[in-house]
Amino acid sequence: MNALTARIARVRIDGRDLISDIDLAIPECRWTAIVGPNGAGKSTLLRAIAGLQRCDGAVQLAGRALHDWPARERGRQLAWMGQQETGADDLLAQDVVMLGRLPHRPWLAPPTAVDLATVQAAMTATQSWNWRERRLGSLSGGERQRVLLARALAQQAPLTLMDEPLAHLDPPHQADWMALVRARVHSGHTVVSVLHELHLALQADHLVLMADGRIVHTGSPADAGTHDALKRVFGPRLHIAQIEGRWVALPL
Ligand SMILES: Nc1ncnc2c1ncn2[C@@H]1O[C@H](COP(=O)(O)OP(=O)(O)OP(=O)(O)O)[C@@H](O)[C@H]1O
Repeated sequence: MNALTARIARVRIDGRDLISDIDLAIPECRWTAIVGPNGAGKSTLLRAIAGLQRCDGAVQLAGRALHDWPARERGRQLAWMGQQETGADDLLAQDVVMLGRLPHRPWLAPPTAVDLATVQAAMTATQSWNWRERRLGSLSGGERQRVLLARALAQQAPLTLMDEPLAHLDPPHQADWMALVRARVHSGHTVVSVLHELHLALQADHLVLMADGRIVHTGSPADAGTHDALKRVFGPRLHIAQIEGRWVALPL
């Protein structure tokens, strides 16, 4: 079963195709990593499948056309963590995470005990509870990422899309992020992340490789065919090897 499928002929802006000929299937209850060089179209693709970017094509979320989902229902189905989000800098971190509960709350209703407990659990999981009363704009890059990750967790959607969630995170918090993703997948959620950290992307269940606005390979991170495709796209200086049973990619 697929959590999401997309057939996108193109996303065209200012007369230029940013992505084209996309045929994508996101397997359910798996972690999919989307990788590729700068400008390959990864963020454009993620925004298109989240419904945040107009595209010439069709996206199906849980078997139903994305645009047929009423907004609140779609918010309960799909959580989004974007890159360099602005607009919430004046809000307290806890209020930012509470935004993740909006699809679950009646219009203008105050947060319930369940909403408050969910927010606390999400902020505890990303170790951001301690700065719940600080404004988002006052946090460091990594602290901010962990608050935005908590917001996505608090949304409790079966599918979460994340654009460069590891940006600004130090290695221990990157490992924490992977553990969180693994736990979510284990409990039946689907995660899609755009990643630059190839060594972590190689730990995913499913890899989507993009170059020049197209998907050039999909497959298991453990497959020799995937490694060959990565070397073709990133060049022969990318060394892929196994360390303690895990695949890693190192620029040489
Ligand atoms: N709003 C826009 N208007 C015009 N061009 C855009 C716009 N957004 C993105 N692009 C261009 O589309 C291409 C793909 O951008 P995108 O951000 O999707 O790439 P990416 O693979 O996520 O890159 P990176 O790894 O650098 O974040 C790039 O050449 C970018 O300059």
